[in-house]
Amino acid sequence: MTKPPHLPASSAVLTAERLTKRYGRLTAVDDVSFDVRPGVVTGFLGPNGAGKTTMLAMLAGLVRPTSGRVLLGGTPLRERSPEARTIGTAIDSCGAHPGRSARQHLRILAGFARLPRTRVEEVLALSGLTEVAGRRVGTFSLGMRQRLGLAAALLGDPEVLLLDEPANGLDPEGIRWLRTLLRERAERGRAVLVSSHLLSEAAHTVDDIVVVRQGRVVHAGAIADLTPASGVWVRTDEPGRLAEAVIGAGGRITPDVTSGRYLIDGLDGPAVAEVTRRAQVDLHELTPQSTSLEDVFLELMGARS
Ligand SMILES: Nc1ncnc2c1ncn2[C@@H]1O[C@H](COP(=O)(O)OP(=O)(O)OP(=O)(O)O)[C@@H](O)[C@H]1O
Repeated sequence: MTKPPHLPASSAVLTAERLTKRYGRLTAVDDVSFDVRPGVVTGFLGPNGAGKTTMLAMLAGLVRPTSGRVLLGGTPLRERSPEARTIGTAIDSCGAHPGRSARQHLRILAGFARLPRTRVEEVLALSGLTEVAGRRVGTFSLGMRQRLGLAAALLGDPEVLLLDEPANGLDPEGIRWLRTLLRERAERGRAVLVSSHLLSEAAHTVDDIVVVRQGRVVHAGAIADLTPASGVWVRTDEPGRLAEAVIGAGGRITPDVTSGRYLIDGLDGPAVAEVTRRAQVDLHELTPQSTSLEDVFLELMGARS
């Protein structure tokens, strides 16, 4: 596994330190701190308008924070202007002139970044655009533009890749390709930060997540720790004996006044069935709680509070 240059293996490659961005009275990003680590795909998640694009633009050095700072390999970004080998960014549209071909666009960018033309052909191949490289960008579909934006971001084989909603406009095959590409970069020790408004999509790709809502971080950690609840709903006319049996078996029980049911956690469905059978508690219903990862996400978003 190739580690990116300049960095010890475990340190953060990019750090958001108390970043805030205000546009007049609107606070788009509000005191946000987190690390982007090498060898890891980090998902930056939140609904529309949560401040994801603004945050990525500050991390890329494209938007100046109102307060706070960005550290790149421990050094404030302002003092170390990012170049193509350090940070690769795909934010909003691919930014290419519609009259230019994809190849021409990438050659111009490679020229600015003093990268060899051979690299243009490499990123065209990596992005699955070789066959359409001579076509005018104005004729490209949204998915092809996304691929071109990604090709541009990859030009310098950067230590950090910052991508804003890269799956938008991609078909299922394109999404699979994107996942593989991001995973491979992480395996090569690069850092990837990718924004999305869909946890279900990101869940297949990312290791860590930072969830934002109205400009603030509401959750940060490993995606593996964001496990959906796994309780069991039951209905009975013998709540006292049910509680005794459940607690005796190491479970917890919570009444739901609205539905008249009881939520048991700490025991799975078969265990609840067994415990209540032994205690001779009659159940009128036994339903596993159906909470998906997306439900957990919606809860974090406050949509289900
Ligand atoms: N240049 C700007 N001037 C004024 N307000 C802005 C500017 N850029 C963003 N905003 C506002 O900041 C807030 C956050 O926007 P941002 O685009 O960062 O969110 P987002 O999470 O990327 O949303 P989306 O998924 O819809 O792109 C929004 O209310 C937006 O209108």
